[in-house]
Amino acid sequence: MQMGQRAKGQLEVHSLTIGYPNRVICRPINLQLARGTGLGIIGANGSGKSTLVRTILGHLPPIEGTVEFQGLPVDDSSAHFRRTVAVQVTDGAFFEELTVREHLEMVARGHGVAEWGQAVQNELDFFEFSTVSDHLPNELSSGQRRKVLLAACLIRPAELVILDEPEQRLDLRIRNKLYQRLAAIRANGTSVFAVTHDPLMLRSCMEQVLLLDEDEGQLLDPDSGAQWLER
Ligand SMILES: Nc1ncnc2c1ncn2[C@@H]1O[C@H](COP(=O)(O)OP(=O)(O)OP(=O)(O)O)[C@@H](O)[C@H]1O
Repeated sequence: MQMGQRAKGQLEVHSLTIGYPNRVICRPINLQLARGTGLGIIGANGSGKSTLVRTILGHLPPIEGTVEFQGLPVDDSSAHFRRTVAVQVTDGAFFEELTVREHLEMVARGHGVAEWGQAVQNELDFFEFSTVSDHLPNELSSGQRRKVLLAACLIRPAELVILDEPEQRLDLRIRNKLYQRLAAIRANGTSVFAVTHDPLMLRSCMEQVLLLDEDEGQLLDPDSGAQWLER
């Protein structure tokens, strides 16, 4: 191990208070995400899950506390962060003139995937795009658009994958496939950080759960987290 490299790995959040100017949303949050672990973020609507994601990505400054990725303050403009962290972007991020296949080719080639043609075909098969692979975004259903965003996130190499409600608009069969894949990704050493409202996701592919509740963060095991969602 090199000097300065953390044994614990990926993401470390210490005494973090999240929120907006003059508005505290949640405190305090402490967590460590070691390599290959999966953390699910749960909480009621408005509890601060997306605010936490924005803070962890460095898009929103912490009110207090720190967020470090691999031992350094998060900085999503750094080449290292962009190379090693895959983020499921939001629905507005499509190039309207690129087909499903072209979107995936662009991401794979941009991230230096060696066998990019095969990698694209693998994603088209996994997400069952056979009839729409040459369609433009405005020719897709909302679930198909969601699958393109997920495929674009998963086609590239990453040490940390960040997902915000990936289950949205996916049918149960695809959700099951996705969660099995996330478990396999974890087994290969990639960490997964995901906001979710889906108990199945917690039980299928997460190791711990952070519940944002009543102005504080509380760590739970996946089954307790799933039961909270099902209450
Ligand atoms: N730009 C902003 N300025 C001030 N307050 C904001 C801003 N964006 C969101 N909020 C508030 O922060 C709180 C947390 O919002 P956030 O989007 O993080 O919740 P969430 O847990 O992701 O909710 P959901 O489950 O509905 O997606 C909400 O009360 C919301 O009104």
